[in-house]
Amino acid sequence: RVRLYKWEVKYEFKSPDCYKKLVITINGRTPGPSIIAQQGDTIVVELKNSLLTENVAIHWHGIRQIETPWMDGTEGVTQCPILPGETFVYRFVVDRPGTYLYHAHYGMQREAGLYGSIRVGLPDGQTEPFLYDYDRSIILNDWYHKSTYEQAAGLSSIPFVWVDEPQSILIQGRGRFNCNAPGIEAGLCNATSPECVPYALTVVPGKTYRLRIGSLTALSALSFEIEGHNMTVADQDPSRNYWASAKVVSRNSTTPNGLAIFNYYPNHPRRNPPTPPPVRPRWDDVGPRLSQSLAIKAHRGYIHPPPQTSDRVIVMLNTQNRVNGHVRWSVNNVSFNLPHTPYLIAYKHNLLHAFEQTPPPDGYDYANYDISSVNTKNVNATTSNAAYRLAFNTTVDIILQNANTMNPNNSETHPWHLHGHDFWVVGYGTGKFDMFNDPKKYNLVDPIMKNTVAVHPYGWTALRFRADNPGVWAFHCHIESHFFMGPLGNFSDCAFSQCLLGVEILNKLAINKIEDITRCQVTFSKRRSSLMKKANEIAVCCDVDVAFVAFSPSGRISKFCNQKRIEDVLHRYVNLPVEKRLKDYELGPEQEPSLHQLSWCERNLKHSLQRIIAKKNAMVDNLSASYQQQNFQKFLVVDHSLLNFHDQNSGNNNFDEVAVRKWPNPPSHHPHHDDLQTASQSQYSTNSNLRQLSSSLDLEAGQQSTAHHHLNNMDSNEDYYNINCDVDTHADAATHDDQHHDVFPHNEVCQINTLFDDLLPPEDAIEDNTIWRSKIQKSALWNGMTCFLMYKISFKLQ
Ligand SMILES: O=C1O[C@H]([C@@H](O)CO)C(O)=C1O
Repeated sequence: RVRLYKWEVKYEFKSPDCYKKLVITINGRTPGPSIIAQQGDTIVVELKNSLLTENVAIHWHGIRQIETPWMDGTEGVTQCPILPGETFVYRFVVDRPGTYLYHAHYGMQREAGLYGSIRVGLPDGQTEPFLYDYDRSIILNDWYHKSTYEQAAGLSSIPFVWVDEPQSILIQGRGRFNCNAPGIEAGLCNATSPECVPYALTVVPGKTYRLRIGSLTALSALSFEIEGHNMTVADQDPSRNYWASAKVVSRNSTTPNGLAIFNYYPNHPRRNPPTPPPVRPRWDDVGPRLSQSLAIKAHRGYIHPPPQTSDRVIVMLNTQNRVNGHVRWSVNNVSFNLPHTPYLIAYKHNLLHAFEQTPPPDGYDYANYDISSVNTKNVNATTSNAAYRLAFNTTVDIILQNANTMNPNNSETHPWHLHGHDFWVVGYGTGKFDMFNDPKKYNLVDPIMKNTVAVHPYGWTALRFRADNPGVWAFHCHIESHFFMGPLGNFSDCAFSQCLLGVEILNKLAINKIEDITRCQVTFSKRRSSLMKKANEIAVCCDVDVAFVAFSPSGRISKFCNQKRIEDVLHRYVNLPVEKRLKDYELGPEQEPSLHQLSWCERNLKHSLQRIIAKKNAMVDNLSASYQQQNFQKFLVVDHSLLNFHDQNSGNNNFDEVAVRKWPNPPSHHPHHDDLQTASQSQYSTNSNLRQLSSSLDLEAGQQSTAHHHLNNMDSNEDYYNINCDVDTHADAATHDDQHHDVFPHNEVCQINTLFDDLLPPEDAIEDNTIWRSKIQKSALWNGMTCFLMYKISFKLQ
């Protein structure tokens, strides 16, 4: 099923926390419309950028984009930005049920309000591992009053201006800023605006709700609670409302808690709960958060254990550094810059100069780096736009190592997000990761799979994933200002970038059976539609009859036919003689000819050669008839080794003698090259068939082949006359369905005939006692789908 969304992205004034500012909306809303789909659906989003002066790109956070890396929406990595006024169509399959998010992935636009949620349900007839009556999505966010431009300018300045703590926390796009706070410009803040009425989550007593809670904060790590409720069992007094509250942890933040109303029907959704909002946990109490991280395991019955070993381990030390006086974040002392050409485009077009080719380091100076102090050694970092290159289908471990920032006694939580993959979170720990002992404590039995994970202050997090999704994928800290980089304005070299790095998997999809059923289904449905599209194109453009039939593993048929009845085309096939039916599609050459193609080429050369020899013999017979039999000593040696001709690719020395004809009387003079040409032309003039052939050859030469055909005197000492002829042949499967013409289409036959006529010695030479020696050099050269077949036929008159 295809789910089509038409979105227009533009700036509008909104007051989500009562304070009016310009925000980015989708169809007038922030958060934008929710995408609600079922597993296997194709989502099509036609996105019109009406921002007037800003580019845009949207990332579908958590959707792996199997076989659609172009649709990941990461500007600079997988796509060029969508320019103002442009419409871009995102098209991808949601391959697994779950709760996902979408958000801008260009500059810092996410925190200007460009985000929303994606809910993917199970296919009809399948049930969840837990029961519930209703399903609700809530997005949490933090909210700044400054524009993203002002923030970006500060981050890129010397001296550095930090974005500071957000002004509000939004729950489902709504928060409350204190409009009485000092310094608020008159008219900007309106505490009675209906836009900032707290969000009310209305529930019916006694029912079970599934809450899908997503956080898209720009900076803050949040703790979310519903006052008085245990999140798995609902057993509360439904005569009152309760507070739902979100609060900042992990930073000593001044941001007030975000509040929403948990409203029991039929209470009024705006009735404040009778109790004061719950107090936040201590911001620096890392212990419970680490224990919670450690306690979360895969759901019993839905465990996909990770591979037990890995092929590569990359340790990534996260540090805050300086680069040319700018404050930046880096990984292993290298701070990441986005190149001007998106990686995926650079790879597709082989523009390898578009970014640095030396990959970033797989580790850091483990022995000497003190993660708990402001390390003077590593204060200055270098920059690079190189990507890590992961071999296809390998298992990779990444250890994220946290450290002190440039402020004493300060380390911050970083949420790391990997695009295009899920990973198993195999371990968390405090302090410095111990390469020898910590891996022994990994949970390789029932770890949870995620795409975003926290690395706690002064701690480490270990994740494992299969590099099985070819593409170039960002792996980065999800804090907007840490991620921020060049493309906004002119900040190209002074970006404040943390931890963005490309994870790039170059190899193509291996031609192996796909074991993962969902993946197999996605691959099948995508490839099937592109096959049908191609079949339709070839049928229309080339006026050929095409029938395509496939049976899925479950026996469902997919078919395509350009005729009304597929039976008619199949009938044609069934009625073919068996030997014709046996001819199968041959895979075309890629860069280099395969052994199969070479022997194919060789076989065809042999056929051509046989035809030349046969024709030559016939003509010699004809000619001999007009001479005195007793004086005429004819011998035609067919060198059969030629039929085992192997092109050694050695150029001129690869001549083989084909035939030697001895004429009774010595020639009166050696024919000159010009004579020869005139003679062969006169030959054509007496033979209308050949003239026709020759002109059709010229036509072909001009129109579709680079066939050229000339006489030249290669070696005047030897008096060998050479005729070179190149035929380029499109080795298309469609051209070799006739056994006689083999792989090469008819123009090759014309060439051979014409060549042979050129070989005829001039009239006066024939009168003489002449030995005519002829040598043929043949070679074939593959260039992509084209085979250049080259004949060099030389002869010598004595
Ligand atoms: O990148 C950051 O900069 C500030 C602070 O370190 C600057 O003094 C902060 O809290 C960050 O996360």
